[in-house]
Amino acid sequence: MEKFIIEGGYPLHGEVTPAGNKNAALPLLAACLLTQEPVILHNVPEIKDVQAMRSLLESLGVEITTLSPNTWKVQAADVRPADLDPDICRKIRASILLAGPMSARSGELLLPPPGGDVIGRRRVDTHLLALRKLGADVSYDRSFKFSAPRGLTGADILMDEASVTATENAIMACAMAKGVSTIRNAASEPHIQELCQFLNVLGAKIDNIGSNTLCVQGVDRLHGGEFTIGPDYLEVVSFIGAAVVTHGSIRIRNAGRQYLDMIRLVFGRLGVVWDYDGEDLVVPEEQPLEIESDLGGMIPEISVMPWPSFPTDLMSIAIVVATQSKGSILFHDWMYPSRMFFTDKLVGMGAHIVLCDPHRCIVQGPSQLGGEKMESPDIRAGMALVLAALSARGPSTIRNIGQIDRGYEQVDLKLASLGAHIERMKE
Ligand SMILES: CC(=O)N[C@H]1[C@@H](OP(=O)(O)OP(=O)(O)OC[C@H]2O[C@@H](n3ccc(=O)[nH]c3=O)[C@H](O)[C@@H]2O)O[C@H](CO)[C@@H](O)[C@@H]1O
Ligand SMILES: C=C(OP(=O)(O)O)C(=O)O
Repeated sequence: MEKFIIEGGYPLHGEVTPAGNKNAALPLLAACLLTQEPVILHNVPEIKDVQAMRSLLESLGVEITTLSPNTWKVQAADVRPADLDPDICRKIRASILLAGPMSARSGELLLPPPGGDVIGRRRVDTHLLALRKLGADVSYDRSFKFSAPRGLTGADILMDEASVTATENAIMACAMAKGVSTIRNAASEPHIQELCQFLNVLGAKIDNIGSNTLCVQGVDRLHGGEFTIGPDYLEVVSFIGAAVVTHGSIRIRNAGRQYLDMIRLVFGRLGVVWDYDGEDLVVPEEQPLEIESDLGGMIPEISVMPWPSFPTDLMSIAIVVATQSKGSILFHDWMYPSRMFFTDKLVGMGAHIVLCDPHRCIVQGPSQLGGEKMESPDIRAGMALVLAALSARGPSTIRNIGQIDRGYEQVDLKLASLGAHIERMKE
């Protein structure tokens, strides 16, 4: 086990480059199961979740070679529906992403339950709905058994919720099902768009990318190809947050600005601004952070929604930024029942937050935070605590940082290169 020791109060300055999007890398790696030919992936983030996905793929017979840092060659020439390690499956939510491509490619898979962030119940029902609609048999007895010995047949799939990973599973399965499929009430997050673009590079026929109705013409086979994973917008916004709460100014190179419109609008409500310089994003220094009231001086609300609205994975970061903004604001995350419990740690640091119920909290800022001893409960709350510690007076300790390493590549080294006083230590 490792921990971060952070001495707060040092403004961040300098340049940083985000890693590839974790939530794109995971489905793209799973999608490599759909072709026997080699695939070259660039900008693969070297993070724990991606390593876990790599070992699951390797146990299915996929050959993966690191060609250079962040560039992998992946070849699924021979795939076998081997037993998967339940502990690794339990580590990541994305292990469920093996179901779609393995049902299409080998017609069978025994999959122990997936895991991932412990932020509330994680449904798999929509995944099962989609794969059953395409003709797969699915049963559950401590593991999921997917079976489609005669292959999958295209269908009209109406997802019962716009689930991100279920949409990804459906897309991968439809790409090689017989005939045409439509996926309605599809999610459309940047990683889903990238998965579609990637599959099309391999020869899939997916239309209406980015919409909530995807049309997929199944093909008999996919070929190899090369693809660069886009920048992780969650990391980009985490760095924006770190810069503003320390009153610093940073440049984020190749920040993926096409994905930031709604996030910019919502962070604007907290008084956060940034500029673009080509593909770079520039956070100006000493922002006068002030919460923008709704018309008539009403207390504003930030709530999460599926894309293109405000992503749930940025809620914790936004809450920490609000503790440094003047005014009051309500946060509402209806998606996950345990996302907001970390706010008690911020209260312990001196933040003025009322947790109204598991889904809502009111933040009144600004508050001078003080250093604390804390534990990272999940990946995004963990990063949010890092931000809080960077803005606090005095030293903080954050334990259980393996949670943060699940999704952020060398976050301590990147922050230290910007002037943060952060150290990784063994427990
Ligand atoms: C590996 C990966 O990509 N993980 C992401 C993925 O998880 P994941 O795909 O597991 O998340 P889902 O989109 O399935 O759902 C998230 C939560 O919202 C609920 N829900 C979702 C849509 C909807 O229309 N109605 C509804 O109630 C679900 O029941 C669930 O509780 O998407 C989540 C939502 O953006 C992100 O937090 C995760 O980081
Ligand atoms: C919730 C997250 O991850 P996962 O779905 O992989 O648990 C996340 O990336 O914030």
